[in-house]
Amino acid sequence: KEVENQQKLANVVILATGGTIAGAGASTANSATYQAAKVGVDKLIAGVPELATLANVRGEQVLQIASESISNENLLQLGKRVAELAESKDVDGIVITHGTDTLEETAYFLNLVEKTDKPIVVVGSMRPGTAMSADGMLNLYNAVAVASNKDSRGKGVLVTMNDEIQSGRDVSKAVNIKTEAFKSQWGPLGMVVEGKSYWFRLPAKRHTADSEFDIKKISSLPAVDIAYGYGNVTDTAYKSLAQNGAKAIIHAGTGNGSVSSRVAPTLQELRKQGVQIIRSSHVNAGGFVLRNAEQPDDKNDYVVAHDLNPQKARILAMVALTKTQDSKELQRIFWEY
Ligand SMILES: NC(=O)C[C@H](N)C(=O)O
Repeated sequence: KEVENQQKLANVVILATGGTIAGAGASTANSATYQAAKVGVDKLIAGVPELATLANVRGEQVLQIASESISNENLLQLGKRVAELAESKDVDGIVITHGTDTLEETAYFLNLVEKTDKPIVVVGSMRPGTAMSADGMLNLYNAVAVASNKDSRGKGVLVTMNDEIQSGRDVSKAVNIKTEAFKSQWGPLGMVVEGKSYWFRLPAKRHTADSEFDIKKISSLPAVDIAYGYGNVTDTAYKSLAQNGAKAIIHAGTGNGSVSSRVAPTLQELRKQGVQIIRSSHVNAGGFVLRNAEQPDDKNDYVVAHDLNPQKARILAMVALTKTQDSKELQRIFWEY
């Protein structure tokens, strides 16, 4: 009977990368002060025995770092391992445990480059497993539930935090400390409660199997950096980033990705030198940047990031630049993904 049950269950691989979900604090009262990336994947899995009722689960330790330290090389390494597993007929779904600081970047990266319909779920926690009311156990349980469910196929890379199923494209860490840290300006796709998924909407943008990008064809990512807009801003950061080799600069602008008169001439000059200028917005609840608003994008040959926040715009720009250097193509890609 047990063998029969195992055969019926989906096979889910948990790829661990570190973060607070693998964190440990000095006492149970340390919910916000602790060290991330301390606990190995086997211990994480052993900590939630109920996973065995959802799927045949096995773990792999891909990285063991706090996610603020993730590099482009780490992204490529993880992305390539996900692709190998997704191609295996013994794997039905993949869960990635990850720090929450850059979880939205990794989830969006995988959403762009993994050519598969199999569920890929990225999950983290806001409190270490050693804390009272730790959220990692339930988040991980929910992630495995979603990854083992056939209904999750073809919906792009997903994120399960705080009982919500979010699109990896849209979701962003909106607050810290609180367990309801992750939000999307377009709302969650669904809920996962006691291991059961409830879907309400689907992603409209191109992703995974329908993407023109393929991790297997990407061997390196170009330098793309972000500079912040604010009152009394100078052009120092923009110039310095370009001098240090940035192929594109994400302008994390105020409002509609607007550009200060102190910075505008420098951006025009950098564009003439070949640096792509991508205007995004750093407004808190989600930007919506349109072309040729206060900035003449057609004349200056800029790209706009539309609703992508600056850190997600950086991910898409890096991936897109592996295929094209043409600003019109880049803009098409920013509308479609
Ligand atoms: N909650 C967390 O996971 C935060 C941690 N700094 C990380 O991103 O690894």
